[in-house]
Amino acid sequence: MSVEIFYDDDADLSIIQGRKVAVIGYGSQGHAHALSLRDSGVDVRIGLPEGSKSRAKAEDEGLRVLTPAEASKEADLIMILAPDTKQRVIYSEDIEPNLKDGDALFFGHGFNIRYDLIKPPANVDVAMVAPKGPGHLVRRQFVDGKGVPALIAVEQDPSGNAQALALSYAAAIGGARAGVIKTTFTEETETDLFGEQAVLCGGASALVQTGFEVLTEAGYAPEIAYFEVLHELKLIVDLMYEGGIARQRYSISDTAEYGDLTRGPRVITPEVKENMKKILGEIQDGTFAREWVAEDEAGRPKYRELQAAGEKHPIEETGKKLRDLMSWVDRPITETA
Ligand SMILES: NC(=O)C1=CN([C@@H]2O[C@H](COP(=O)(O)OP(=O)(O)OC[C@H]3O[C@@H](n4cnc5c(N)ncnc54)[C@H](OP(=O)(O)O)[C@@H]3O)[C@@H](O)[C@H]2O)C=CC1
Ligand SMILES: CC[C@](O)(C(C)=O)C(=O)O
Ligand SMILES: [Mg+2]
Ligand SMILES: [Mg+2]
Repeated sequence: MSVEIFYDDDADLSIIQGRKVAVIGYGSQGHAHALSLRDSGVDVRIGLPEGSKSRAKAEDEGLRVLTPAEASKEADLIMILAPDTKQRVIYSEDIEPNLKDGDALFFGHGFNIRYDLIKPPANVDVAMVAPKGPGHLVRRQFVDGKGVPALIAVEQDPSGNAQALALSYAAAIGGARAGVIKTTFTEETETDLFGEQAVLCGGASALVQTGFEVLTEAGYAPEIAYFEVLHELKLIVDLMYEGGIARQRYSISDTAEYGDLTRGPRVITPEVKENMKKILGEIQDGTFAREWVAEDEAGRPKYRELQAAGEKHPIEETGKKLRDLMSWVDRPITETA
C-alpha cells in the first residue's frame, strides 16, 4: 500500500498563519507545538485550568494563557494536547460549548476519536497532526532547523480544506522538513499504541532492564552492565536511525554481527511475536483503551504502583551516577521543559 508523503514545498504556511490557534495543554507536545507555531508566525494562545502547574512555564515564554474554555471561544482552531484520558471531559465542558461553524478541532493522537470518546458536531473540521516523536525532541529539532516526521489525518471536512490546514500546521511545527504522511485516525491510533507498547517504550524498557538484571545477577559490575545495555543502545540506535539495521551491522564487528544474527532470534522468539500480535489485538478490539480509561477513572492505582517500581529499579541509580559524570549528556528533559 503506497502512502502520500508531503514536504515543506507541498505545504502553504499562510493557511495556519491566518488562523487563531488555541493549544489546550502545555506539556510535552503542547509546549513544542505552541512555541514552534509562534516561531512560525502563528497567533497562539494556551488553554490551561486556573490551578495548572504548566501555567507558569507558558507565561515564562511570554505566551498568553487563558482557561481552556476562554481559549476555545477565542480561537478558530483548537488543538487538544491534554492527556488522552482527560480529553473527553475537557471537550464536553470547555470546548464543545464554544465551537462555532467553521472551527477546526485538532488532535495530536487519535485515541479519543478512534474509541468514540469524543463525538464532534458535523459543522467543524476534525483533523490530526501527530508527531512521531517525544514533544521535547519535536521542539529541540525544530529549533535546530530539523524536524520530527508527523502523521496527518482528516476525520471530518465540512470546510473542504481540512487536509491543507493540517499540512500547514504540521509544517509550522517542523514536521514537513522530515516528511508528513497522510493516514487515518484509526491507523495512527493503532500503530502508535502498538509501537509504544511493544517496541519503543514497553519492549525497549523491558529488554534493557532484563539485560541489566541478567548481567548484574551473574556478578558483573552494575556500571559495566549499564554502559553495555543502556548507554550503548543509543549509539547503536543512532546507526539504525542513520542507515537502517544494515548500517548498524556494517559498523559493528563481525563477531557482534554473527551474535546478532544467531542470538537475536533466540531472544525475540516466535512466542514474543505471538505476544506482540495479542497486544495488537487488544488495541484493535478496544480492550486496552477500556482498561486504560477505567484505570484512570479509578485514580490510576496500578499505573502508580508500576511506575514507582520502575523508578526503584537498580539501573536507575547506577545510570544517574554515571550520567552525572558525563557533562555532554543533556540535563533531564523534566528540568529543561
Ligand atoms: N508525549 C508525547 O511526546 C506525545 C504525545 N502525543 C499526544 O499528545 C497529547 C498530549 O500528551 P502529552 O504532551 O504527553 O501530555 P503531558 O502529560 O505532557 O501534558 C499534558 C498537559 O495538559 C495539561 N492539562 C491537564 N489537565 C488539563 C485540563 N483539564 N485542561 C487543559 N489542560 C490540562 C497539563 O497541565 P498540568 O501541568 O496542570 O498537569 C499539561 O500541561 C496526547 O493526546 C498524547 O497521546 C502524541 C505524540 C507524542
Ligand atoms: C512513543 C510514545 C509516544 O507515542 C510518542 C512520544 O510518540 C507517546 O504517546 O508519548
Ligand atoms: Mg507516538
Ligand atoms: Mg503515543
